[in-house]
Amino acid sequence: MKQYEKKLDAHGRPYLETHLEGLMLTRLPLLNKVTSFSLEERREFGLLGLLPTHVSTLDEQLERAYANFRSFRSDLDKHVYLRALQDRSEVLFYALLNRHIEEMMPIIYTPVVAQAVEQFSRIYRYPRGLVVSPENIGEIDALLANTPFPDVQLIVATDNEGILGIGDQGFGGLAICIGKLSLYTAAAGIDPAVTLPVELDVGTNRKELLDDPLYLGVKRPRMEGKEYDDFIHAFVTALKRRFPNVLVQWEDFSKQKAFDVLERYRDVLPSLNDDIQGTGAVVLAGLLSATRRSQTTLGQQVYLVHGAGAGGVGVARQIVRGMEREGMSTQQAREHIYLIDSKGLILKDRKGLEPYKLEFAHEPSRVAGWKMQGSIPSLLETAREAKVTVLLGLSGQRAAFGEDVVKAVAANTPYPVVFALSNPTANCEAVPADIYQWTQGKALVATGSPFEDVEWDGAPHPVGQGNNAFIFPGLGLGVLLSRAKRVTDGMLTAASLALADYTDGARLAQGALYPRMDRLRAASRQVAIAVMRQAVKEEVAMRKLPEDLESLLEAEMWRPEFLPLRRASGK
Ligand SMILES: NC(=O)c1ccc[n+]([C@@H]2O[C@H](COP(=O)([O-])OP(=O)(O)OC[C@H]3O[C@@H](n4cnc5c(N)ncnc54)[C@H](O)[C@@H]3O)[C@@H](O)[C@H]2O)c1
Ligand SMILES: O=C(O)C[C@H](O)C(=O)O
Ligand SMILES: [Mn+2]
Repeated sequence: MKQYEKKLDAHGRPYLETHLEGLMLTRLPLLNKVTSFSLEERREFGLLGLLPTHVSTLDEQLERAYANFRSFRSDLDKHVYLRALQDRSEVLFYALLNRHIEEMMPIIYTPVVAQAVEQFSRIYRYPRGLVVSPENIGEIDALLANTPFPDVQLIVATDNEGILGIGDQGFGGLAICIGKLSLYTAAAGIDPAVTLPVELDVGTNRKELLDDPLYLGVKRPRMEGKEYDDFIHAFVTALKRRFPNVLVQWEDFSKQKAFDVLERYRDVLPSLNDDIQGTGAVVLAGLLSATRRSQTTLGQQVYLVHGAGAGGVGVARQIVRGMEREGMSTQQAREHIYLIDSKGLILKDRKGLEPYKLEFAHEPSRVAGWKMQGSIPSLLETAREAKVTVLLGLSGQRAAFGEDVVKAVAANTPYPVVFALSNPTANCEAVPADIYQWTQGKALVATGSPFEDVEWDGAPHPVGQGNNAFIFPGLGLGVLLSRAKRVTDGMLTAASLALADYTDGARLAQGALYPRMDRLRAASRQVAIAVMRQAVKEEVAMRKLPEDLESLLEAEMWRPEFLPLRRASGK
């Protein structure tokens, strides 16, 4: 079911061919030009009389759309407006986003996307993506034959259990997949026609949702155990049959399942877990920038990771890779990292310790002699006794980093590093203004959600956004363009290094460890180039790449522009 095809004319200029006509042409977001169909197109495609008289330029449409956007008071209304625009005209949506990325990214992505997740069953409009559920998994091949476009290259899939820091959200998690894919296109120029959000609707344990008559997901408790594993397996196997080289981003799976699904299918399909690997890569980039600022090394730091789930363990693993690059052994590097979960510091003698936490569990003898109240060190006790210099928040626990903890870290080093990475904004471990106060402006700060500049010492200090959004779009672009058959750990490290390199010194001097969000597109290009080079080096690239990767990006990245329409030549 091909509704259109992108072709090149004799001069190499792109145009679209379609067999659709009349009103239908205004109903497909990838073809709809709204009021910009030319007079010739109106004649050729049966649109005469159906559109306003004036033929708008893209700029005029953007002006109208922006004024509309600004007329909404609430962030959720703005989100609904932008999503509706996306469903009406993808070109208009992405052109608007490009122009106002700093203002609009928080609306379509973190933090406002969290409200969209929670309200999903109330704000639902049009279908987007694929819904796989216990009711249709038996017909998975038929489902995959129904994708809106035949050439699916990139999927973001969620089972909705660990959405940001707001947990099990049932069907609403689909909003996250849509938001992530919007960034793939906005930041890395991936053609929206090759992307597909996937809702793995495996139930929810959230009672309010099960009791809500308007809830749109399957009304049953979450699948667990073998039933869950079989469901995911049926999905991946069918996917592999139909789209053998599709890149899959697993998003917001909870803890053990996140690790299991990633490991089980890493070698089956090119795939990544964004929360484990994307987060690891973005945090390592920020830490590299922090060490550049403090003129130290990664190996001179002591790390405390608060939260030992997908994000926390992913971050710890990637920091180890960073220290290995400095010449340390894996074991030496792990000695520098302390992981804390809801039960306190992770020690090897804990009963029922989850397998994915084991690699960072310390011997109990390590805390012998520590000053502490109970038998397991708390966050504050660990910060003090282990002489922590880098504090990383991935627990989803609002205000988990109090003044005492942050001051304890600042007592250990002239350059305390504090990353409050939990999303959305309300789940942040500590707000930047407080961290500046408590450390007298010494701290190097980053947050997962966007924050305003902090006024300190009479000057504004921008706060870098340590969000995996700086990694996954470029990583995905690099994987797709090199046709990599696997997403390797080396590619993630290459992505970290490229992002750190891209972070400019002037901004770093003001305290920001990540680029401004309006540089997201340029930063993603550098990440993509580094990933492609690494894919070649590790011999996982299935495509022979040219020397000049900049030109390759120039040629292959999708841009939001209205292309001329022509009638499909074949049937
Ligand atoms: N900035 C980013 O790019 C980014 C990326 C991934 C995750 N995150 C954030 O990290 C948070 C966790 O996400 P996740 O995917 O790792 O979730 P997860 O469910 O896999 O893990 C959460 C971890 O936090 C621990 N925890 C819960 N309560 C705690 C407490 N009181 N004290 C200490 N630890 C506690 C849990 O034991 C678990 O180990 C979320 O808020 C998410 O938004 C941010
Ligand atoms: O979605 C985000 O903003 C980042 C991350 O994937 C998260 O789960 O918090
Ligand atoms: Mn996530």
